[in-house]
Amino acid sequence: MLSIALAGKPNAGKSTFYSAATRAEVDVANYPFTTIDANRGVTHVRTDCPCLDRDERCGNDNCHDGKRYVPVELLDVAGLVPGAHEGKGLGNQFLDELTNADVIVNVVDASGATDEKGEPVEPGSHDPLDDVDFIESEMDLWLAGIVDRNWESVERKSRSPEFDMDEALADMLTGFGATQADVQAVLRGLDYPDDPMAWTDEDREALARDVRRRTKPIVVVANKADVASEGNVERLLALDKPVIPATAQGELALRKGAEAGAVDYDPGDESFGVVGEVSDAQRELLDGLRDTVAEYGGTGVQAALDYAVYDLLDHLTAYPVQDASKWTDAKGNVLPDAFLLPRGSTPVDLAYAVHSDIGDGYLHAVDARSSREISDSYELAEGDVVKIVSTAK
Ligand SMILES: Nc1nc2c(ncn2[C@@H]2O[C@H](COP(=O)(O)OP(=O)(O)OP(=O)(O)O)[C@@H](O)[C@H]2O)c(=O)[nH]1
Repeated sequence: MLSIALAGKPNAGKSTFYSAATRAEVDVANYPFTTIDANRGVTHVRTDCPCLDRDERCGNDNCHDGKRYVPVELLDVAGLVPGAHEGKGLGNQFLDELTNADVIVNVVDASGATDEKGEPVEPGSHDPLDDVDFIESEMDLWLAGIVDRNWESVERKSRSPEFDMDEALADMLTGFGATQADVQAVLRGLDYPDDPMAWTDEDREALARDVRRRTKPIVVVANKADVASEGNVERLLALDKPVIPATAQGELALRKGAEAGAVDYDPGDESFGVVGEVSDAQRELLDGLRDTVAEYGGTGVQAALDYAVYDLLDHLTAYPVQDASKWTDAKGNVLPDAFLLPRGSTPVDLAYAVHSDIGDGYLHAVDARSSREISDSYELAEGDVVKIVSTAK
């Protein structure tokens, strides 16, 4: 399962984001590890369900009237402070937890009411733009430290006649989620000495920075947009990087309200309605939230998760079925499964994602929309419904 990590300074709103995003308001019963431990859970990205192309909704637990929620893992990493890569505030341990993530959501407190350590300050007196850069540089410096510590082994390997720089660096960085292809792509963009002995600290830092950018892309969440000081959100949006204004607290309130039947809202909706009994205090909160939601086209929580997976990681959703005309599995469930795959994936990749042990049992695939056989090299598109024909029972 793809893994998204929340990073940010203390008090930025990571836990609120996590708790809003991982509530079991859509059925996650198929995934017994919903909460593996305190900071690892399952959330969902939202896409259009292929059942929208049919007369009837599919009725899948993860489909709300054509809004399909596809599970991904969410990690809530404890707050990072400047100097984390040197171990400040248990920073090394927390940075280490980011290793397992495919993509990072950097939760920034756009209110400007907490300093870089997350301590409350006069609202507007701290510039949230500083927090964007420090998380990135802590991650870069931390990886540079790992590269430094392991450099001797690269130097040792370089004495062998079979030495291959790509391979040696990929070996060192595989724990960080870097493949040999990643290392090759990064090295292509760098000017570096062939002999590892001749690498300078700057060479290693550049390597770490580019590998980090490639393997841990970041979307910034400008959280607490509901109480952000004048101009903060706009200045964050003007940065040359993806930034999504959000209110994690608002999302939490809406999901709780929806669970209680008081609010008509599905995660990622651009608006909400009050449909049940709410107290005066709740009504006031929801009225306040309405402005923020209207201004930013939603609470931003679902938007950030979707952006991380569909844009930054460039994934698509494919739906394997056994019956190509009814779009069902053997038990008659319509569109039972949704798989997230990197763009460029083929029906063969989908077959492996569904049956890791398929081996050479794959025969061919059928596009369930057209009922036509598709070639093994066909590049899947978002929302494809595919029947895999294999020798497997
Ligand atoms: N106004 C407003 N407050 C928020 C929002 N999100 C979180 N908060 C508040 O900000 C404070 C910190 O939120 P947390 O979710 O605990 O922050 P954290 O980043 O997990 O903090 P650490 O656990 O210390 O790393 C809490 O009082 C939240 O209620 C938001 O969108 N708007």
